Amino acid sequence: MERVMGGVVPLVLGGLGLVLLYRLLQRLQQGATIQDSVVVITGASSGLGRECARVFHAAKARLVLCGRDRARLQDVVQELIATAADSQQQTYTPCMVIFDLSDTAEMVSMAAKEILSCYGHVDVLINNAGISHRGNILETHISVQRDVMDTNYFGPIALTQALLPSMVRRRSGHVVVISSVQGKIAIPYRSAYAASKHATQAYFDCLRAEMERYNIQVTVVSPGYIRTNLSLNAVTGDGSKYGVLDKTTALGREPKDVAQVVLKAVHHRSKEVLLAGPLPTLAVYIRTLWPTLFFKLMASRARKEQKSKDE
Ligand SMILES: NC(=O)C1=CN([C@@H]2O[C@H](COP(=O)(O)OP(=O)(O)OC[C@H]3O[C@@H](n4cnc5c(N)ncnc54)[C@H](OP(=O)(O)O)[C@@H]3O)[C@@H](O)[C@H]2O)C=CC1
Ligand SMILES: CCCCCCCCCCCCCCCC(=O)OCC(=O)COP(=O)(O)O
Repeated sequence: MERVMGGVVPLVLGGLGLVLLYRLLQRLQQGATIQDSVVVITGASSGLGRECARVFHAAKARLVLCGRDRARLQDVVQELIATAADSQQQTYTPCMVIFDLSDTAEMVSMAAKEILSCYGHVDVLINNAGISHRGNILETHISVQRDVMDTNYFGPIALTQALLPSMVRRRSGHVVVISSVQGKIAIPYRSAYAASKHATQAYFDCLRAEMERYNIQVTVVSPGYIRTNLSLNAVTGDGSKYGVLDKTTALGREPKDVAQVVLKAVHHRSKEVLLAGPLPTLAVYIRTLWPTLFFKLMASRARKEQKSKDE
């Protein structure tokens, strides 16, 4: 027995050592592809965008951080500079571009010019900014449907289209979009949000196919719940703020873990990432393979939610 254990222990330790070495090499290589790349992140003032800023900054990317609120974005930049100073790392000071994605396409393309003026080109565009919706269709103003579509769909596609010609000229670039599980399945009382994410999925799938010949990568990331301010900032049917931290959001994934997944997806040039637990993943498959069951499940969910609101 002792002799067997004597053979197994060094084997296990050797195996562990190899795994650790592989992980270390992977990290170093990841740094190498991201290092010096010009990475643009929208919605960098909070949540997942802020965490993406942290991980790409730590990987020594040249960041262009976008947001609506200069002061909040400035806070992020200060924090990144301080972290780099503490760890005595040589990193680039991020550039900031302030604009609202729900503005007109002309305003967004002016912002794109400002983004390009930071470093002359863009290697990676991360379309992250977004807003969610809470409300039933009967009571949701059409203006709310439009506003959510503007922020989550028309803004990001206007920005992407304005930056693409420069990527096409260079025959190089990577466009990432943070969609959602709700880009694949539509759940009740989220019509504006789910519709905007389905549109996002479709547009960026088309883009991926069209950009292949220019060596431009497209990644659609579809996460499940993440612990951010998304539900707090969601809009209701009349356009007012929902202002509630939903339990599902509070129990969601840590944004820093999701940001690491985004970094890896860029490194591996992944075309798609579905980052969800077993039930939402199963729901995505059921929607395709057994739609009538999916519709029943969603109708039951809608009934239950309405009942708890009525009580
Ligand atoms: N949290 C979750 O459970 C999930 C989130 N996602 C997606 O992740 C992305 C990031 O959201 P998350 O970090 O969770 O939520 P947050 O609310 O924390 O962050 C959203 C970011 O988007 C910005 N933003 C909102 N509207 C606009 C606008 N009109 N113009 C410019 N920027 C805007 C916000 O800026 P400001 O600070 O100025 O409001 C903020 O920086 C979204 O696309 C969301 O759909 C996907 C799946 C799950
Ligand atoms: C025969 C057995 C069938 C079992 C099927 C189970 C079906 C379960 C339904 C699961 C629905 C999951 C919805 C997940 C939604 C989600 O993760 O959304 C992410 C977001 O974008 C969150 O935004 P929100 O504003 O909604 O907080």
